[in-house]
Amino acid sequence: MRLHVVDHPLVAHKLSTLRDERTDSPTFRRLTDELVTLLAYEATRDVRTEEVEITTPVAVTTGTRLSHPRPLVVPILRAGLGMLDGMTRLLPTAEVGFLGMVRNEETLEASTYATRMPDDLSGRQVYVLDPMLATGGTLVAAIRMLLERGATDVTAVVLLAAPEGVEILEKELAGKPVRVVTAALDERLNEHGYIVPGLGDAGDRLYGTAG
Ligand SMILES: O=P(O)(O)OC[C@H]1O[C@H](OP(=O)(O)OP(=O)(O)O)[C@H](O)[C@@H]1O
Ligand SMILES: O=c1cc[nH]c(=O)[nH]1
Ligand SMILES: [Mg+2]
Repeated sequence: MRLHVVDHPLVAHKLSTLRDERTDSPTFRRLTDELVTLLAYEATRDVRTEEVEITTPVAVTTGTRLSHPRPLVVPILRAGLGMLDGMTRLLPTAEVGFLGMVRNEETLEASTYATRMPDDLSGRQVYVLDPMLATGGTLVAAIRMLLERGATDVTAVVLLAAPEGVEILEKELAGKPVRVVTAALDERLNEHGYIVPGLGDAGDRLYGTAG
């Protein structure tokens, strides 16, 4: 498992507004979308391509296009859905699958309530979207499922990661073709399993269900 923290002033600026408790849901959704587009640029650095011959108004030349099989983008419901449009804007030909997962807020264990994606992911590059990597339970389970279905490599795109979650991924997915791209690596988890300083509950803030 490899970790990549995207170090860019625009990412840091947008993330700071996202963290601010005064930021309302419509702004939170817009900033999430904008941040994902910036992270997607980095996350897709190794997306597979092939050469294609194209004709410009001046000459015939060799261009590049995304190769087959198409990449698969998998948002983890609910909060990951807020990242889908930003990702597919950069990868318009990608296929989209869905994983519904929820963390029990008492035990912090993740469970899966919906799965809608191809059974066979042999040879596929997969991009998993979830804004928060906290204890890591959700992402470990999601990525294991993708690898078991044959995915060749998996890139998780997250907004915030906690060191505890990164450590779990490194341990549980050691030697696997997995990369995490995040806008920031935060300090720690608190006693409720929330990322500190974090941004609170991403799903609640995206969909206005807080409080
Ligand atoms: O790393 P972990 O400790 O597993 O926690 C992270 C998970 O918790 C949040 O989802 P939540 O369970 O709140 O579901 P929601 O997206 O429906 O709000 C978040 O979006 C991640 O999926
Ligand atoms: O800080 C956290 C941890 C888990 N899920 C969230 O939405 N936020
Ligand atoms: Mg939530």
